[in-house]
Amino acid sequence: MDHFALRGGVMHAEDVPLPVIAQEVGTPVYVYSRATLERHARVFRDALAPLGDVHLAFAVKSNPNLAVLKVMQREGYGADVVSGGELMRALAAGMAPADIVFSGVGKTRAELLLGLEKRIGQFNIESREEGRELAELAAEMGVEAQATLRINPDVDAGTHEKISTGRAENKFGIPLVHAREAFAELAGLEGLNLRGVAVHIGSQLLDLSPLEAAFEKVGALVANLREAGHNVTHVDLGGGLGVPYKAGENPPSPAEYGAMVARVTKGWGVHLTFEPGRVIAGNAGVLLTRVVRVKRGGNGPPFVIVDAAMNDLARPALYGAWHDFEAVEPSGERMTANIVGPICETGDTFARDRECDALQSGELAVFRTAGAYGATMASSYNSRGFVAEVMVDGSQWAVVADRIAPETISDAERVPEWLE
Ligand SMILES: Cc1ncc(COP(=O)(O)O)c(C=O)c1O
Ligand SMILES: N[C@@H](CCCC[NH3+])C(=O)O
Repeated sequence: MDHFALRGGVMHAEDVPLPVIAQEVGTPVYVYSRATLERHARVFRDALAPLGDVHLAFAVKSNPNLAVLKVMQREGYGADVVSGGELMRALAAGMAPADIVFSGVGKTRAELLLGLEKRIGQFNIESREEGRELAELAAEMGVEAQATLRINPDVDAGTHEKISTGRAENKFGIPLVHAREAFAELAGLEGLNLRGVAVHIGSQLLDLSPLEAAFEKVGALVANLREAGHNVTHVDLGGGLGVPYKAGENPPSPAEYGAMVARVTKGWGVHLTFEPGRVIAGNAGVLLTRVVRVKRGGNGPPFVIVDAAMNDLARPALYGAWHDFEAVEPSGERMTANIVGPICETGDTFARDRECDALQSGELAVFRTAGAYGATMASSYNSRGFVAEVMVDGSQWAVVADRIAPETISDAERVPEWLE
């Protein structure tokens, strides 16, 4: 069921007509559906039910809004965080420290300390150097850090190269060939309880086979480590499951993913963690925007210039990503257009030669599948500020992030006296 659908010719988010939100909050604005988030959280959990008791850690980077995190917390999810900022957000949303996993290749000393002070449940260590530093800090504090070693399985995830993380040349994890040696060293350090292995090969995967290949390598490593006398009790299988951005894209369902994981991990005898992000949040949000004007007379199709831009939704500019673009009150007529934002960069193009609903100046439209890696990747480029975020729940809705005006950002800047 789509919680962003036409009713009486007007697109709604659940029971709320989008023009009402545009009228009261202005545009551009991200709109999230609580019901969609909850449904995805449950579908993913149910898909893994055959695996027994697993730990679900929502990838905060995909959508760190506090209201979104609260929904996930109420659904029994913990958090996968990659910075001190995300860690504090997870705690602010009421997630238990024990349910927080700290990933990331460049955790600073201060971030490691923060994780230790908060007694988070798991550090996913990405290098020997990081492991040594964490062990030293923990030993100084007289505590023991719970940790896994993130390995790099050298598997091509078959996704966009900028979001692929499991090939040998990527910066993430410890190469599989060095994993045994690294594990042996770190497992012997005071301050560290190295209890398992983690893997994450990339995002927006549309095929299960690279995941399966990576998990099989993890399984072999677990067996190896046990043969070498290590006690391996935890494995973190990361996130990465793709979502459909356009018609005809058919990512594996959570159920297919769950069945594959159950098959591959059979007999491992470990506690499993998962770090889903996009599959939960992606289709739970749209970016609502208004057409500034339609510019005609060039060589190609008209430019539909919307008030959202690459600073608000970076994915098309960064990865050439596709987001469906639909009128909020479609007339039934269609057009072919270049859909662009107002930023002074040709890269500020959401779609070229796109067949879409016919739109005119002042009309509303949405970019779909903007709930993950949308608002969170915004910048204030061209001094455009940050857009607001709204969450809808049935017929009620609330602003869950205020619009940040350009003036608020420049308030944090100053001209030094010697320049006055
Ligand atoms: C370590 C880690 N875990 C989880 C995720 C979440 O991935 P996704 O949003 O593709 O599920 C990412 C991002 O790719 C990640 O880097
Ligand atoms: N930002 C990326 C996903 C990155 C995943 C990071 N682990 C995207 O929008 O697709």
